[in-house]
Amino acid sequence: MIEFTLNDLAAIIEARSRADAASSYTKSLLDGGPARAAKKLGEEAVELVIAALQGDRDAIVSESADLLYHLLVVLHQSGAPLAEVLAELERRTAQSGHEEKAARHKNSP
Ligand SMILES: N=c1c2ncn([C@@H]3O[C@H](COP(=O)(O)OP(=O)(O)OP(=O)(O)O)[C@@H](O)[C@H]3O)c2ncn1[C@@H]1O[C@H](COP(=O)(O)O)[C@@H](O)[C@H]1O
Repeated sequence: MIEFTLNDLAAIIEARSRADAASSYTKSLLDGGPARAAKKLGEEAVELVIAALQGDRDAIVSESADLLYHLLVVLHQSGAPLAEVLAELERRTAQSGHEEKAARHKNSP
């Protein structure tokens, strides 16, 4: 079985950033500038929230895919590679979310 990962999708987005906007949704989104891509990301997030509130499992899967795709477009556009996000997530595995939050509150004035 071929395992498809977010790294594969990020590589597709990178390749499509050099495509013709007429043939590539990714390129047309990137050409729209950071505000358009960020707005689409926000829209997809809201659509996922609605699906989650409705408990619509199929919509949750579909909207999650839309959200992840648009997140990767925004990361590409921002010059913030997926590898850095994954490294940050990996760093966080060293402690629980409760511990991280407690440490943040202890250090804040
Ligand atoms: N995974 C995706 C993907 N997920 C969602 N979308 C697009 O994201 C858009 C979602 O926007 P909406 O649901 O709001 O629909 P819409 O009203 O048509 O969107 P807008 O006109 O408002 O932008 C749709 O046009 C979807 O086709 C995606 N477009 C591309 N990909 C991947 O990117 C690859 C390259 O695509 P192109 O750049 O188009 O060649 C594809 O082969 C896929 O692997």
